Amino acid sequence: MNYALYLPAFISGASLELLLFRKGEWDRRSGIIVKRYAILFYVALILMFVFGQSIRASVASTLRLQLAFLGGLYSAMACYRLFFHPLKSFPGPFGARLSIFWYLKESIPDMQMYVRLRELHKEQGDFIRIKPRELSICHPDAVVEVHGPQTKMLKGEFYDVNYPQHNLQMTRDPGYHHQKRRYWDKAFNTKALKSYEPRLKTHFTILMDIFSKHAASKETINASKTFMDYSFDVISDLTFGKPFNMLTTGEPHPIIKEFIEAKKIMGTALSLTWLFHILRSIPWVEYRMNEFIKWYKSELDDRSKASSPTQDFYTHLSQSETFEKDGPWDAQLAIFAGGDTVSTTLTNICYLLAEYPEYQERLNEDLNTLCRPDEELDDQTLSKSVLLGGIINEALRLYPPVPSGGQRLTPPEGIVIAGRYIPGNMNVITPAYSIQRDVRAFPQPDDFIPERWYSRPELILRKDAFFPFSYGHYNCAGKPLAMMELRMVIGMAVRKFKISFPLGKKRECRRYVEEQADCFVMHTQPLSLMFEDREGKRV
Ligand code: HEM
Repeated sequence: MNYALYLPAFISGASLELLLFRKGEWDRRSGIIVKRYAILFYVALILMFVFGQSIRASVASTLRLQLAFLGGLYSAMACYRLFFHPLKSFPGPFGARLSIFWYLKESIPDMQMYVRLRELHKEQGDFIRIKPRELSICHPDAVVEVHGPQTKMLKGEFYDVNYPQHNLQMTRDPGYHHQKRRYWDKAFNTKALKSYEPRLKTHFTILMDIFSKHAASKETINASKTFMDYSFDVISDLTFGKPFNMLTTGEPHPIIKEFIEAKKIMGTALSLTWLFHILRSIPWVEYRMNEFIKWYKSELDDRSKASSPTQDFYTHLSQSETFEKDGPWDAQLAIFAGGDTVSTTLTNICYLLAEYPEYQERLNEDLNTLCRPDEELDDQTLSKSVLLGGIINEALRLYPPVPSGGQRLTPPEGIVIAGRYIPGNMNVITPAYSIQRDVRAFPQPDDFIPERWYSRPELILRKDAFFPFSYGHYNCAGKPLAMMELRMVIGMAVRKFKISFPLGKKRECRRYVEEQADCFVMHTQPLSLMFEDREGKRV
């Protein structure tokens, strides 16, 4: 092997980085890049062999050549990222400036980067380079400036995960998003919510019956699992016109089981979108993903044939011009955006109510003044309870179910955020967990103080720093439904039961909040709670 080939290989690698990969976005093409690179490897190997080397020598030479090529590529990449990158003047750990693997290393195995990020911001300031091309901005001003209706920011590469398919959330084209969002907004307006009420009541009743049974037998209940069963039943009922029946059977639906099992792996891959695209291009993974989508499609087909269906999401979303193409992808979005987030929040609220039982008593009294104990609660009445609103908001502030928030891309000309210029075509995140616990927005940021939302306004300095449902054009479409469910379930539960930690298990239960794992949405551990019937009734 002529050693003179190594230098051109090194230079080719470096040139590829400097002339091509340095600019633009490559993540969604990573699968194809890896495949083409593998082809090149074999072509080089065959050529060596054809030009007279033995198999062994050909493999060794090809490997050395690849090493020289990759050496050039990564040396150029490292030099550029450390010394010439537009984000070079922003602080951040050395590893984060160099490679996205730093973020991965910090995230695994506990997926608590969102907690560490808050500490990093306290140490290094409001702007931190957390990936070679990504900044985390922890400043109350950033929420409106990055997400508000006037912003010039677009969705970042993260939102290409379904590419070339789209759903409402995973599309980067603002026009396409707007076209779709109109129908989603109709599915969550006041009239639509009213029409969903009878369906929801069925699930509330089953849930309260389960709590009653546990109260009667004085057994603990795994609150996170029960709320998960409940919220996936609700969301499947509204998406397909029939529930998964997880509450009644106690068994997860196969599609949910697989989702929960894969959640941490998917969460990890999602923090490295190019890895996600490489994984997606593996034929088995591609096959599994297609099978999922086929399942969603067949469920929607069944729903479309239902003879006298009551209103549900399908009623509204099927009117959209994009439904034919995107229907199964949007149904998948509804299931996962609407199931997990609600169940985590319900569990978080019950955790906080067990930790601060005085709020249960006050809330029960408050609800009794709004509605006679023998009267059925409805959402309109519950909306009047400022205490209930305060408890829900405070739970969403301390434990936002989407703790790191969505990635946004700066416009080509750059943009000023929180008083600092950010160069164009850079990714930015506004971590909800850190911002919502920022003392500049919420004094006593780590304390659970529901009163700050109604009687102690001095404890909210920046209301715009509260954005658990995100903000602006891409905010949560399902917020009205989510808030209604939270009010109804918590209102009904507190009126009927006293919620507590099992005797002597308070410390153990703390692990539930301490170990929440960020997989874009949260992955939570079991939480054992006791539900005691307020009237001591045996059911
Ligand atoms: C407590 C409950 C919930 C919380 C905290 C929450 C939070 C969020 C957040 C932060 C986003 C923005 C994500 C991003 O920037 O990419 C979002 C988007 C979305 N959520 Fe929720 N969500 C909740 C419940 C629901 C429910 C019940 C549904 C019903 C299906 C839903 C449907 C959606 C949809 C469709 C989007 C995408 C909106 C768009 O891109 O235009 N969410 N949610």
